[in-house]
Amino acid sequence: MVASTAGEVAMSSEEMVYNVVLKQAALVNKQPSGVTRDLDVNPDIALPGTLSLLSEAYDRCGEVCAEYAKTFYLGTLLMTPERRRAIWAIYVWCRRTDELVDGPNASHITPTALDRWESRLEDLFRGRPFDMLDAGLSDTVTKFPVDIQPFRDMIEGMRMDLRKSRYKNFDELYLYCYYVAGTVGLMSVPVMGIAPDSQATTESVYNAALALGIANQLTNILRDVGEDAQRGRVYLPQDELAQAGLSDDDIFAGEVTNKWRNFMKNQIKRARMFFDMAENGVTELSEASRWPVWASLLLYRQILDEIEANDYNNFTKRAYVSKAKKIAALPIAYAKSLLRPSRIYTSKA
Ligand SMILES: CC(C)=CCC/C(C)=C/CC/C(C)=C/CC/C(C)=C/[C@@H]1[C@@H](COP(=O)(O)OP(=O)(O)O)[C@]1(C)CC/C=C(\C)CC/C=C(\C)CCC=C(C)C
Ligand SMILES: Nc1ncnc2c1ncn2[C@@H]1O[C@H](COP(=O)(O)OP(=O)(O)OP(=O)(O)O)[C@@H](O)[C@H]1O
Ligand SMILES: [Mn+2]
Repeated sequence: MVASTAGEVAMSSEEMVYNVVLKQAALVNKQPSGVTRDLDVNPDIALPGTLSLLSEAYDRCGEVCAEYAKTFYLGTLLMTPERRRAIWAIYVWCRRTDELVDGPNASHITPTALDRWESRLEDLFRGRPFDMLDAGLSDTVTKFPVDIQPFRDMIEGMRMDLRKSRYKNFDELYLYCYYVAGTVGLMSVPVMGIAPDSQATTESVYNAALALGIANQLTNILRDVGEDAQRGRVYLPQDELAQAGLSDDDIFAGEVTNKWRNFMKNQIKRARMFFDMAENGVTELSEASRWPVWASLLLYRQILDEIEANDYNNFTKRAYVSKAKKIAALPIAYAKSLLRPSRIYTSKA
């Protein structure tokens, strides 16, 4: 809790987001079939003609996913067919949401357009999808205990991107990272499922999923400092920049100084802490979901190593994980995915 100048006690972003995590975990725990401990997928309702349309919708989601993120697409191929296509549908919705503010038409996007996107979201959750790609997600949310809240929150993140280009402190940045990336973790867990033999609490798994989203987004921000500055955006916490003796002008100048290197070292350290927090949760996921998530974690975390290898020049050099390194990470991810969920051992006195 943070006491404001007016005397009232305000909640920190971390506390606010934790409340969302608790709510999401409780909603999933309430499911009658105990779905998080391995999923019973609701069967398709067999209406002639509908099934082939639906599988076409999912195929389209798979194609979009393969086009935008090849390695990730490969990872999903290891999941069960129902989970794989559900993750594709979620991916496509997230990608389309991000494209609204980041894509080629971004300069025409208004808060009203985001409101319309949100009503489309409400409609697809009510079983009235607007187009084929929405139809995939509309089906997914009837089969898995996916809640609308993280989707709404991602749109809120896009609204934030429209109205804000500076972040006063890490608390503000944390909230942004939750909206645009932590939400992805909360959307994905109900599909990926928690291993039936996991003894972890549902909220601890959701917390780890949230941490992976935050870690990915912090890494994305550190990788794209130069690119974002060209669009007039600085996602780095202003108070931490000032403490390091830096300002926006240093970022626009783009010179790698010792002050910048030291600042970056601390930012990288924090992103790694979030990856560490996520690690314990991956082991608790259902078996076939662990490999793609480990792959994603190891690959994205390596971007931080590449920033270091570039001597912290994230102004003009894009940190990039080579194909060879990506391929090398996959068997490591596989080996890690063989680790079984944690057991609670009772020690004998
Ligand atoms: C298996 C797996 C990784 C599943 C998640 C798949 C999924 C639904 C991804 C959606 C990603 C997306 C398009 C989000 C929109 C907002 C956005 C662009 C966020 C940034 C992603 C990076 O994308 P990219 O490198 O292409 O960035 P550019 O647009 O090019 O700048 C983010 C950095 C965030 C992505 C966040 C995740 C993938 C969350 C991962 C967490 C989980 C899957 C939970 C795992 C569970 C446990 C228990 C650890
Ligand atoms: N193996 C993977 N499993 C799960 N997620 C992944 C995997 N690889 C990448 N991702 C995720 O997919 C998104 C896109 O990744 P990235 O930008 O590296 O493109 P890519 O398509 O994987 O690369 P390439 O096209 O060179 O194979 C990121 O959000 C990243 O976290
Ligand atoms: Mn983006």
